[in-house]
Amino acid sequence: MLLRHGVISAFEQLTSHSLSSSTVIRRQQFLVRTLCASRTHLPNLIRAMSSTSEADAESVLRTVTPSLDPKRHKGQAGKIAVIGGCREYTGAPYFAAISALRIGADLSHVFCTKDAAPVIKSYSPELIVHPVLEESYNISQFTEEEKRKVQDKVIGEVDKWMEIFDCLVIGPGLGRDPFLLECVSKIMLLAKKFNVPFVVDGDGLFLVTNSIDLVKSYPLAVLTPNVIEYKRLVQKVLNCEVDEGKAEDQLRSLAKQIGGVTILRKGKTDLISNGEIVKSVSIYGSPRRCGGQGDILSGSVAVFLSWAQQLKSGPESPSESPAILGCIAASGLLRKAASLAFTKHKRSTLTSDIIECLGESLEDICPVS
Ligand SMILES: NC(=O)C1=CN([C@@H]2O[C@H](COP(=O)(O)OP(=O)(O)OC[C@H]3O[C@@H](n4cnc5c(N)ncnc54)[C@H](O)[C@@H]3O)[C@@H](O)[C@H]2O)[C@@H](O)CC1
Ligand SMILES: Nc1ncnc2c1ncn2[C@@H]1O[C@H](COP(=O)(O)OP(=O)(O)OP(=O)(O)O)[C@@H](O)[C@H]1O
Ligand SMILES: [Mg+2]
Repeated sequence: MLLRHGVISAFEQLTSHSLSSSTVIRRQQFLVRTLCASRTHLPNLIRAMSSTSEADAESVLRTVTPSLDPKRHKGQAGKIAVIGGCREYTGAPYFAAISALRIGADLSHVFCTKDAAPVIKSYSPELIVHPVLEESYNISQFTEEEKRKVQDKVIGEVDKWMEIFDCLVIGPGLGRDPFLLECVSKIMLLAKKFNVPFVVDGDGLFLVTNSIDLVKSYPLAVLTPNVIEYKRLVQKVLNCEVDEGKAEDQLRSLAKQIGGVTILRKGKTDLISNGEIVKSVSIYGSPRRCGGQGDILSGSVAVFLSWAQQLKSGPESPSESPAILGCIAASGLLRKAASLAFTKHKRSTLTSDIIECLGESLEDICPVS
């Protein structure tokens, strides 16, 4: 009986996905053949057969992008904050923050170190830059008590603003200074206290991989690891190596093990899971692998997640979570913008060229009426 239900449910899952009929038939034949060969491995088989479905990223983009209603006031289309930017890296937080504005957010803040702030401000007058983070080298002579006071001051500066943010992006160009990362741990706790969603990327993932409890079971956390960051997460959390043969199942297990956070695994195909479903986005894309594309993505996830959250309270609330929708929309848009930029600039395509194409790409999918 159980066996029959399992088979029926596997067939139902197969046919519910938007696969071509020949693919469905091939998979059904495979299912029957494998069932006959070994009846004892049914649960594994069903899991393997319920393969990842390609998300309809353009449709998600149309669903979550709000109309430009003259009745809406400044801030309603999103207030984003990037926590990142240090002596070494000023580009990454800039890319994330400016991408948020280019997609349509109203306000974009950056909380960075004192050294990075004037540089980031000079890139753009559009960004609101807070020079509040401290690195160890500035306080090396301080006593423990003085260091604690500095930390309290940093947290106080962020606390003043936290309530207004729709989403944070934690990590682009943050660096790995231990004192700074300790402050950022506290900023994550603060965000959770105010129920502010956050996207963790770059060095934020370095922090989280070593302190998983910072994000564990927080449903509003999104992790956006690249190849190396994903490898470190898998090793730490699942205690094994990345297995490309079981990419979807492994991603699902990882997200589940971290208490149902949403993970966007970046790569040739982007894979997204919250421990339950797995979606892929493989449309468009570019062969150029210039640094900074992940930063565009993290800023974009923040905006689309905020927009998707607004839908939650409306009459047509989508069934998928805002985090999943935000990841699908951001991945689809970045890949389209990267493809467009590559058409124009070929081998010389830079991250700033892709940012230039964000507006045109979104307009193409979801025109302003
Ligand atoms: N202009 C900027 O300021 C930029 C700063 N960035 C920041 O730089 C910091 C470090 O980020 P990284 O991503 O370099 O750190 P990681 O420690 O994650 O990556 C380290 C190494 O992995 C390699 N790598 C990347 N993708 C790979 C792949 N598919 N296969 C094999 N090796 C691969 C890279 O070449 C790099 O040497 C972060 O804070 C990040 O946000 C980056 O976002 C890029 C742009
Ligand atoms: N091999 C690939 N082929 C095509 N597209 C890719 C490939 N790898 C990544 N991408 C696209 O680029 C986006 C950014 O991923 P990437 O791996 O470059 O992030 P990252 O290393 O964190 O970038 P950053 O330099 O900003 O830190 C992904 O969402 C994906 O859509
Ligand atoms: Mg990155």
